[in-house]
Amino acid sequence: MRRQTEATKRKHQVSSDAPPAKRRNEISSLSAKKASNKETQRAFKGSAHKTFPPKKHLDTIGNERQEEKPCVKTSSLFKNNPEIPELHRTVVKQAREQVFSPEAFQELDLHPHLISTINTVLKMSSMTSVQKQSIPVLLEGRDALVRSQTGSGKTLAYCIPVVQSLQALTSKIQRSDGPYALVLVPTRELALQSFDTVQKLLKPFTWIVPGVLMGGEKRKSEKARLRKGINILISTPGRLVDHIKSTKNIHFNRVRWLVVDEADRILDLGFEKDVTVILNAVNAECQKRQNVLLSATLTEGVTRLADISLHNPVSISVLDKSWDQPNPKEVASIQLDSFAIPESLDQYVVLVPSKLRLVCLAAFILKKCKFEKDQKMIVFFSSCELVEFHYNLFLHTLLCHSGTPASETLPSASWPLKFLRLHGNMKQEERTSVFHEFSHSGTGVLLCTDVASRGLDLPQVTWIVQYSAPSAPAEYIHRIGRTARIGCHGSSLLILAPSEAEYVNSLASHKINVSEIKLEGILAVLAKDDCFKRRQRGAQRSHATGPQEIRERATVLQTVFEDYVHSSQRMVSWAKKALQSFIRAYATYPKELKSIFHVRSLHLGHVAKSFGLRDAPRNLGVSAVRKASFKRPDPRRKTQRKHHLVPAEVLHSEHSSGLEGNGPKGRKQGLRVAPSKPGLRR
Ligand SMILES: Nc1ncnc2c1ncn2[C@@H]1O[C@H](COP(=O)(O)OP(=O)(O)OP(=O)(O)O)[C@@H](O)[C@H]1O
Repeated sequence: MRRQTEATKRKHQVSSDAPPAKRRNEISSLSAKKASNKETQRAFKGSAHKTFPPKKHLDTIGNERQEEKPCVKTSSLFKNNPEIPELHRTVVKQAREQVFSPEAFQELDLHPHLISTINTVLKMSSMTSVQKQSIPVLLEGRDALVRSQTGSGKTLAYCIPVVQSLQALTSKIQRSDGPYALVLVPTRELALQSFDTVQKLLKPFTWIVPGVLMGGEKRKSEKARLRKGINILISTPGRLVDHIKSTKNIHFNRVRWLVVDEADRILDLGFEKDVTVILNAVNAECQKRQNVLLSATLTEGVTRLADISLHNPVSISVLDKSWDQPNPKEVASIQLDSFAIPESLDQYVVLVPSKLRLVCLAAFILKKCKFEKDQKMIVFFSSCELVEFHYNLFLHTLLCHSGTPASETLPSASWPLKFLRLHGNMKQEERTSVFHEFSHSGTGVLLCTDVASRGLDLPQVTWIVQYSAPSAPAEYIHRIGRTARIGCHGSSLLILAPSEAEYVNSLASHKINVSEIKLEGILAVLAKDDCFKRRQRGAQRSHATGPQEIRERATVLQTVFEDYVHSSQRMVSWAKKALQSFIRAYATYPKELKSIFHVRSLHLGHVAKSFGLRDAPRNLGVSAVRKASFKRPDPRRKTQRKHHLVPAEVLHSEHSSGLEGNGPKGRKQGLRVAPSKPGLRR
């Protein structure tokens, strides 16, 4: 298949159906100036954009478009695409875990009020497997590394022992004592979510005060809360460091628990500096504590990155004993690089030529969320700019495509679409409100960065779409893990370019199985959607049927996107920025994936089309892109920061996805942390 992929790449590089640059620019600037048309002339043959005399436009994109304009013919979406290779994936046996255990919480030695809170407030009776294994070990006072699949109840696996142990302290906790437990999580939304769980568990134990610190909140009010006292402190690393440096009232001398949730992410190099400061501060004051590290993708290797002073830790992994490992001893080990995926999660992949990516994503959203009932979807993008661009584009094109009110245009068996977005460049208030809105909604499409990939428990999500492949298998697992939680059913779709087909085998090498679905199957939904029916001159209907009709409708959809993007200069430059951001992200795939994802294999003209751009922007020369993929920025040369395609800026964009890390990824080195007091390495 590799040879086939190489051939595909070569073909991909040379093929182009775009018109000569000069002419292309003339056309796009003309259409950009006269943006407010009412009908677009659509044609499906020929390879260049052509202008036609103005026609009355029946399809309105947004409300801004009132005037007539020369129509622009959309270049063929279905010609000169790279061949879609046959997927010859290796079928692997995935690691499995049993979610629930038969045991009830009553069987644990917990305070009766804690048990009744679990039963009545949280409405849970039996433990999950990870809870059954972790809670007794943690109640014994042991350090632990806990790994179990996404959505298997790891939050309660640490929260219950923390609450049980703190309420049982003989000298009753005072609020002013400050933190007894420190919980580190990578994102603000996860901090809020974990705080909510702790708060519920603490209902009967009102003297123990939980609190959350996270970026984006007012520092002053956080300082005031810290001054009054917080006993179970949940924080993102960056914000805690802020307070360690600037708030005198924060002391760690009573800390008994250090919990690091999503530990592989937090102990990763992105958080290097912050974690170092936190561990130094805690180690300097704290006499004896229990450390708990949790994640669905935890390996013992992560602890080597930080001197986290684990004392004889227990490794908890709930992998099925029946899982067919070549070496059965490995089943109990937490060093495996293959992680369990919920059994009720169906994973799919679709190979889509770049030109058709946007139409494919839109058709998939329509298929699931407009024509199927009760669907809730999360779509992952690789940067904040990409989320913003697609959010705005879909909001203006897929919701109110025709000038008539939505209810009149919707086919009878369809449901209204709702789009939300979440990324690190949003104001915290908005982030929190989106998080709550999506959590409580039964339907909707959330477009987001990896800010939503870890730990978030968003109920009833039915589909996860990855519009770009993640850079590590662990991230793939966390993203898809936002669905199929706690035994529920869910599905995921990974969208790859034909040149990226090999990624499926890379996933297989981590025991991840994906089944292929065909692009035609996704586009077929357009046959149902008369919003994208082709109209010819004089409002004649097209009589195409079957595949031809679907192609026509896909082209109409693409034209709707292109018309919107070219409706103003501002939109065009926004699309270009989004395209640039996509290329920057593409340039930062790790070394081991570079043979699959390399900027040189991108056909800029085709990729531009997936941003609704009729032409590849001139200032995004391939040579600049090539440089970006090879050169790391030299921090001493300020001028380099102006260069738009340096990977450092991509890392910034990942940072701004809301994950609070601020160091470059990729270097592997230990964190330099001052050891805890001699003889007290806990
Ligand atoms: N014993 C239980 N019975 C029923 N539901 C439970 C139980 N324990 C946890 N849950 C629910 O399961 C869902 C997932 O739990 P949680 O968020 O803790 O998973 P997780 O393992 O931390 O996932 P991730 O790896 O994605 O962070 C939550 O809605 C939680 O309320």
